[in-house]
Amino acid sequence: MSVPFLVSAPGKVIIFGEHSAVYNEPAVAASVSALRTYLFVEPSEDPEEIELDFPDINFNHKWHYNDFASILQDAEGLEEARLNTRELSQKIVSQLEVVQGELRNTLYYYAALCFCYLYVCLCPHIKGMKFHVKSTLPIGAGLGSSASISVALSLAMAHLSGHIRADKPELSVSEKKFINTWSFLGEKCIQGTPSGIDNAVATYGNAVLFKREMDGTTNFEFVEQFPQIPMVLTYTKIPRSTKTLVGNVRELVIRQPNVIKPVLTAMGQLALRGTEILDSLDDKNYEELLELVRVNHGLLVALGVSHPGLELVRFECDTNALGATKLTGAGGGGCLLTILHKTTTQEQVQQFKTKLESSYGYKTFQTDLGGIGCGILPRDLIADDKLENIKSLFCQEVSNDRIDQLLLPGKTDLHWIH
Ligand SMILES: Nc1ncnc2c1ncn2[C@@H]1O[C@H](COP(=O)(O)OP(=O)(O)O)[C@@H](O)[C@H]1O
Ligand SMILES: C[C@@](O)(CCOP(=O)(O)O)CC(=O)O
Ligand SMILES: [Mg+2]
Repeated sequence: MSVPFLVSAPGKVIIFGEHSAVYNEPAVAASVSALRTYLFVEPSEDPEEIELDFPDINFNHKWHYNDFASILQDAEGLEEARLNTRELSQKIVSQLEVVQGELRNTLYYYAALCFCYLYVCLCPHIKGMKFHVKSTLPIGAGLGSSASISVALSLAMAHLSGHIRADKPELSVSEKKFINTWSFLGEKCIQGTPSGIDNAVATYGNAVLFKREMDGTTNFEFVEQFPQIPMVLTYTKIPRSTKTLVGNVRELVIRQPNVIKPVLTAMGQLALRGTEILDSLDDKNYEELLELVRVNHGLLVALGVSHPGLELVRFECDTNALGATKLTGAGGGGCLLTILHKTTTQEQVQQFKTKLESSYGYKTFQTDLGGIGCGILPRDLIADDKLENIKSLFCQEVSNDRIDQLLLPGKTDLHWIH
């Protein structure tokens, strides 16, 4: 392995089944391949340091390699953590609490925990390295930025440790499984009790029907015929945290089990029926898809994860009879998706988008769903004349368009291994 190198992973849209996925119900999601987290790894100035640079959340931090000494000496503890990949090792988490003492009670704590946990487990012998992360995804918006950064870090650290060599044209099945397994633990550091759907989509890409089992294992199958659906994604810019929302739903389930458990089951049924329709979408079942979108949003409202600012988008959509709108991701703010009636005209879509942007200050996207998952550009696939340009993206403020122009897989001549 030689440095510098680059990795990336996409965001996702959950079509049906957010929150209920955490309770072992089926859910369906697709990658948003055009919105991605990029991670550039290069030598740090000080060969004894490990540095992370997360400008999207205004966080930069350096650790001296010796800060991790007591954890790295505990070979047995590390081995245990590596063997039980369904749960975080509470021993390592407590040891990292000491290393991260000064970050406690800051907004960055969980992002740093994700980084440090993956670092000590996956590449503890690496030092003198700097990790720059930049995402074209909105952060904390329901599009899976937490899973996307967990996948990017897992892939990069597996490359640093030599576990993923990136010397073949594609990542192998077992390499992707490794990334998916470790990014799930990264998601746990950030989010607490993830279902695993977000990291699966960020790893494998495409669209998946996902189910978490009672024993903590996960199953998913690709939705092979996933269609391009006319839709608008709206980002309300209302901040929220998945960890808090998932925690609130957990308390509601505990307070009202007989009422809420059937809601979660209904969401699972809805995801199964929705996937059947997506698999064979035609003019006859198209309106049923919209019906399920409307019902899914209603059930999410019942879980208490909507927000007045999200309901405004639904109001605009329903008032103009454009289609069906639901929140996507953990809710509480963040993003919604609107699936449009077949009869909705381009002019109506434009009016809808203009209204959301000018009256409410929201941002709208029209992006394809599906597409590639995580990828790596090892040093030997980065031409020397491109390296400086790539590096400059990570050392200064640049627009997302500029990042896409230079790095977006499929849109540049870079040979991403994915
Ligand atoms: N580009 C990034 N840089 C640093 N931290 C990130 C980045 N993307 C995600 N994160 C971490 O993930 C958290 C947001 O995750 P979450 O609340 O699950 O929302 P979502 O996954 O929908 O974007 C951030 O607060 C931060 O800890
Ligand atoms: C609410 C949930 O279903 C999705 C959370 O997605 P996001 O972090 O809001 O992008 C939680 C999960 O499945 O892990
Ligand atoms: Mg998340």
